Amino acid sequence: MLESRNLAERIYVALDYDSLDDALRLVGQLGDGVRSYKVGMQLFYKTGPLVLERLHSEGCHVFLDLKFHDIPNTVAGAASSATSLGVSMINVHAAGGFEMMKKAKEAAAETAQALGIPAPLVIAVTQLTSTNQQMMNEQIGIPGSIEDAVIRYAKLAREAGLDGVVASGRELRAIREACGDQFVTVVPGIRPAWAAANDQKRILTPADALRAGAHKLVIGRPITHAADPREAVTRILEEMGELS
Ligand SMILES: O=c1ccn([C@@H]2O[C@H](COP(=O)(O)O)[C@@H](O)[C@H]2O)c(=O)[nH]1
Repeated sequence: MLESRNLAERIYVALDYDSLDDALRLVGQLGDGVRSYKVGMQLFYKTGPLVLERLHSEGCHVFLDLKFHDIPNTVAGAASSATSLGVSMINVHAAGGFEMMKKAKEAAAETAQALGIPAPLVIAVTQLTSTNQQMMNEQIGIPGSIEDAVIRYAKLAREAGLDGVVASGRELRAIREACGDQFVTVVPGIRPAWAAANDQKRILTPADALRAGAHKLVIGRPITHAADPREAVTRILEEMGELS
């Protein structure tokens, strides 16, 4: 049976704020209950590396979610710079292709080695969880099923040497079949039954995502917009614990 502490380690809380004070207030409120945070574009572009320094000084793990997507040389440089900030995980868009992903992974490993720090996991975003079938086919112009597209991206990421993917909980079984159990799956679009879906289209409850084999869950608004964020975490952990 997984202890609650271990379950908490499987959650990255998304700090989608535009102020360092707001982000750190939430971290303070959640206390030891949560030690892993995702810093995305909104907060990082406002605070720069300062937010990472503050989270690291609190002993937190950070997933720096900047979703690099550019030519291979540029993304390799970005991956190297992000690695030098000491984060645990970074990501790129799988749609950037094989060479871009391979160079990102290599750059992260080389920089980490040169600095004598642990290399971050480098993972690939497959199809955003805010996309549904119709949007992918008709707006973005990718034919076929979302699951097929996600599996194509996941296989390409694995061939490029990446550590895993970001995907919705709905594709996890197929990803495991295609890429194996060790290929890390990081799952946003997590919505407990009591939370609003907001702009997310491919959602799963925390318990269902774990049941489908998610390694890590990314949860933002169900916690950050809750009247009592700490209570929201407790409810989520209880739901997850009912599985074990
Ligand atoms: O496909 C993706 C990739 C990344 N995200 C990010 O996860 C969080 C989810 O926040 P919620 O408030 O729980 O919806 C957010 O920071 C996204 O940038 C994603 O949702 N889907």
